[in-house]
Amino acid sequence: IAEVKVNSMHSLKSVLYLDLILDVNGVGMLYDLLRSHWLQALLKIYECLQNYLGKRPMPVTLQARALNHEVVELLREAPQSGEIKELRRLLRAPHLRGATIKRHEITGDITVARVINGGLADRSGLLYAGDKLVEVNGVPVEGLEPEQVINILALSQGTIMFKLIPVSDRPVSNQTTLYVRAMADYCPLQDPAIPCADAGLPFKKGEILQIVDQNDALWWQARKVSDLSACAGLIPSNHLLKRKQREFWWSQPFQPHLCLKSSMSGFRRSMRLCRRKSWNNQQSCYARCPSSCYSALAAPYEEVVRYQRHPADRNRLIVLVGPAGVGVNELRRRLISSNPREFQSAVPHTTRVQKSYEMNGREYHYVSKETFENMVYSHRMLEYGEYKGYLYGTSVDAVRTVLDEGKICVIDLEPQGIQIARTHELKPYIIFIKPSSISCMRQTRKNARIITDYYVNMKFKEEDLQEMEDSAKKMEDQFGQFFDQVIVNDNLQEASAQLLSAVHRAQDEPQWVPAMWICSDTQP
Ligand SMILES: Nc1ncnc2c1ncn2[C@@H]1O[C@H](COP(=O)(O)OP(=O)(O)OP(=O)(O)O)[C@@H](O)[C@H]1O
Repeated sequence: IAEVKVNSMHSLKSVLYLDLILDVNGVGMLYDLLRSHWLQALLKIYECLQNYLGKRPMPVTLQARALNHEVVELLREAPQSGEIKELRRLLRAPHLRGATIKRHEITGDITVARVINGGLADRSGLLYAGDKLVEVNGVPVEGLEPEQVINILALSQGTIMFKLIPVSDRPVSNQTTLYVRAMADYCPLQDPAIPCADAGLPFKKGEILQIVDQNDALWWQARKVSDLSACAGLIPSNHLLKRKQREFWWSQPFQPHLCLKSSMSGFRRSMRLCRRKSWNNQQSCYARCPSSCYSALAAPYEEVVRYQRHPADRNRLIVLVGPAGVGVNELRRRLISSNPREFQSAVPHTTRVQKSYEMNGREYHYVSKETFENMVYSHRMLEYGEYKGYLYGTSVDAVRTVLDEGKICVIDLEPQGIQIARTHELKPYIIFIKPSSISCMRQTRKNARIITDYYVNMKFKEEDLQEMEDSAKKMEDQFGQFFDQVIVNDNLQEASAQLLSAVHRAQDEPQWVPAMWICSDTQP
């Protein structure tokens, strides 16, 4: 394969494609072979290596790191045999990630700053944080900068010999493993403060991390639960990440309309319109939804535990979130009508007058303005708003009524309401309904109808689809850390089936939930 020139492969494929159309014998098999992921990956790796050899880059480490990263990504597409898995593991944890070193400001000594949990140095049991480095492969390191020592290591091949003076008090490990949900994104390559970007662990909000070392007040060691076989990487400690978030937040220009424009959702039209009106009238982030916008400044990690609902326990509340028109109500309606004895919505409260054909507790709970406001002040409303002078809202009591009947309560909320619903009692499972691409929606939403501020049952226009996409992106950016599940609503039948199985999974399978919901009976 190494002899094959990549460019000529591409032209060969084009020729074969023509032959394939003409149905020449055996060409189909060859065409499929050349199109296969593993061969493509192999060729790309070969191309990378040629490029790398041609450039003979300096310094070697940076280029090697980029190549390493590229190859790991390519191997992701290759068939997952045992060897490929091992190769990916090794490439993601090369020997340089086994430990980090630092230079003592006064003495100039090079010492081991930390040993990376699960890395080669750790597994060898020979290196400890605080050990003083004297020689690497026979080269004295006295007077050198850490980068120079790293270059010696990078250029070394085979066995690496360290001469070192062990730290006098080798630390006894008494770490307890902690699991957290990342509430913010982190990219070590964009963090100038990280002691060693190579050893950093990038993560996205919502990912669950296993924290294995908190010895350093600033830099912890962690791995992702989705890949516990990988060696640990450095992440900013709770305290440090909070400081970074705060600095970043203050450095941003003031944006009074940063909040999401609200959508309507809920089965009753007034309730939907009231939400839209209420949220569209928002003046600024600070005035109306500090909980959501300031959440970036709240704890950057949330401690989580694995929770499996006991069959005798109440069901978990199911919350659907999504941009206006994405199909939250359609999916909710389909789910409930698939088995009304199992699923039910919460009946909203309103201050408007009951109509002759309505029944208290069926369409709405009809209450006085005073009662409604009391419910708001005593935090018994998950969300509420005003429409044509009347108040509308979904209460915790209404949700509790459904749960007490042993049913699964399915509601939809504005994302701003997620944090209010996240309580020990309701243990909500949050499902984000995401729009498919605009080109797909053009096809699937041909006969669909939306409710806008001024019209009911309007056909979707191009700008509605664009707004849906923009709004979904903003929701994911601001609230993605709270989503337990994301369902793309492309094909309605498929999305409904996915919703049904997600709802059952939430009730019957172990899930990561905030530790606070489980460890304390008194916490919210
Ligand atoms: N996957 C889909 N394919 C085709 N049509 C869909 C799909 N999902 C939803 N629809 C249709 O799109 C329209 C809007 O859906 P729905 O009323 O559920 O939106 P929503 O998310 O609840 O937003 P809003 O609260 O603003 O109405 C409805 O006509 C619905 O039947």
